[in-house]
Amino acid sequence: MTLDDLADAIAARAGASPDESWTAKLLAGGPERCAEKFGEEAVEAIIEAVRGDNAALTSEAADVLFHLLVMLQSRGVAWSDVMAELARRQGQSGIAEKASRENGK
Ligand SMILES: N=c1c2ncn([C@@H]3O[C@H](COP(=O)(O)OP(=O)(O)OP(=O)(O)O)[C@@H](O)[C@H]3O)c2ncn1[C@@H]1O[C@H](COP(=O)(O)O)[C@@H](O)[C@H]1O
Repeated sequence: MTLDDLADAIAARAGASPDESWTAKLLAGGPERCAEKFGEEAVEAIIEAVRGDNAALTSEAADVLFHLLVMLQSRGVAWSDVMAELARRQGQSGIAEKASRENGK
């Protein structure tokens, strides 16, 4: 399973019944609900990272990635565009990238 596969699965479930699909249920709640759920999952991952429970962190990290993709779907942001942005940054130092973003403001 790749994140590309998961993004495709989420897009395919967007039109499903909210009674049958967690993805469809979340999307039916709108971008605010998707963002709220992503935030909850991120906080749960943070808690496990701080606690040092790697099994729980692994599970929460999977929830974070799934809910990130659902949030992007809710706003019509393509996963391929996020990957293209990461590719654009590849090979560039993080410090230089931050400076170029701040200069562009
Ligand atoms: N990867 C996931 C995935 N990860 C987490 N979840 C769901 O995300 C939900 C969030 O977990 P919580 O414990 O926070 O849920 P909860 O307590 O019921 O939520 P609240 O009522 O508290 O808001 C759970 O219902 C999980 O089942 C996922 N649901 C779906 N997928 C993928 O999406 C595909 C399509 O799923 P459906 O849309 O359900 O058909 C699946 O085949 C999977 O590949």
